[in-house]
Amino acid sequence: MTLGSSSGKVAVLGAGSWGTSFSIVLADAGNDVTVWARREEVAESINESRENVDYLPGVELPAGIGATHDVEKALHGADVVVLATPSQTLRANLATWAPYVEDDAVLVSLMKGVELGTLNRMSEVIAQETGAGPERIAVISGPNLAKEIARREPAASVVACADESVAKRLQQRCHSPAFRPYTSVDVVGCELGGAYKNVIGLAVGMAVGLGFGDNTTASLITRGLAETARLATRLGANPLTLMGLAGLGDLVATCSSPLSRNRTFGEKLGQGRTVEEIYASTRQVAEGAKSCSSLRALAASHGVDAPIAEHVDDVVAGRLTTQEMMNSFIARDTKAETD
Ligand SMILES: NC(=O)C1=CN([C@@H]2O[C@H](COP(=O)(O)OP(=O)(O)OC[C@H]3O[C@@H](n4cnc5c(N)ncnc54)[C@H](OP(=O)(O)O)[C@@H]3O)[C@@H](O)[C@H]2O)C=CC1
Ligand SMILES: O=C(CO)COP(=O)(O)O
Repeated sequence: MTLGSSSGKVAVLGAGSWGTSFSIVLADAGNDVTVWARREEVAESINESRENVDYLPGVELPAGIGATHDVEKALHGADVVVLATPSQTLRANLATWAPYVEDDAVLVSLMKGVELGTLNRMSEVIAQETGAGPERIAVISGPNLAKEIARREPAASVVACADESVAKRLQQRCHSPAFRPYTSVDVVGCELGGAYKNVIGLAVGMAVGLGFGDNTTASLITRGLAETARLATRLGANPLTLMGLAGLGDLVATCSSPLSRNRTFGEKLGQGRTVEEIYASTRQVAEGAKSCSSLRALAASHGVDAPIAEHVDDVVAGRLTTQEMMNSFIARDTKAETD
């Protein structure tokens, strides 16, 4: 099956906040979209009431979106397969789904995490589990808070694939009246920008929860970007990617917005809630709470200094309080800004 540039069938696997919101983008761009939902009642609700009541209540889904609980049905005839599950479940999901993916279909990751244990990025997990080559694996990442996208508020994003012609065709497939995608060939940079900003979002949330203001958050955002760029460029990313939508853009959106689950998770920690209480209070994923550990390990394995990932991981694991984290950031050995 060859990837078309105008329209076609797209399977979106995952009917959470972002899978559903991105389905709206795809439908608005003219695609025939089938969303796979893990729970049958979510698929039924989308088909019958045109609403995903659990994740996007009050948002009417366009006619171009259908839903199913049957993954084989979702994947049949799809030349684009969009993956929108939590990062830590992707490998197990693909083990079941891979046999039903059409030959030559392009697999697109919307996920912003790094796998625990293997320290693999999502594109690496996709390659390992499906056997797809880099020309069939893409990433879409940028400042794209799901609720704003669902309301069709204007936003830009990056479509990255090692094969630029594939990125260009995917760009056409998801260019809607409210969503402007740019192409890139820097898959590593886009993925690490997306995963790392969640960890920085947690740190910023903690600072906000402790009652600190804009100097603290701006300092964390800026040093967070430096930390992200240090690791990403060591792994081959283009530094300009980290200055772009999938780096700085997403970092700013996440760290500024009360809509961000990662920032909110951090804020609750800063207010004194426990990790267990926060997990129990929501069904939604805050990727940074897991990826802080994998990014810390990834940075350590490449000899890269990653103080924010280390401290956030220590807080999430209960080894530090949020106030101790902030004190420790300031007390670290002094150095030049550009080191
Ligand atoms: N929300 C956002 O604004 C954005 C999110 N992202 C990224 O997209 C990815 C998905 O996030 P998002 O949609 O927001 O997450 P949500 O928490 O909103 O939804 C998660 C979805 O994954 C499903 N799911 C949970 N566990 C499993 C499993 N074991 N196997 C298969 N499916 C499972 C859930 O199903 P169920 O309802 O049955 O539990 C639900 O449909 C994340 O990596 C996130 O970082 C990227 C950009 C924007
Ligand atoms: O990735 C996002 C915005 O681009 C969503 O961030 P959260 O997962 O923190 O809600």
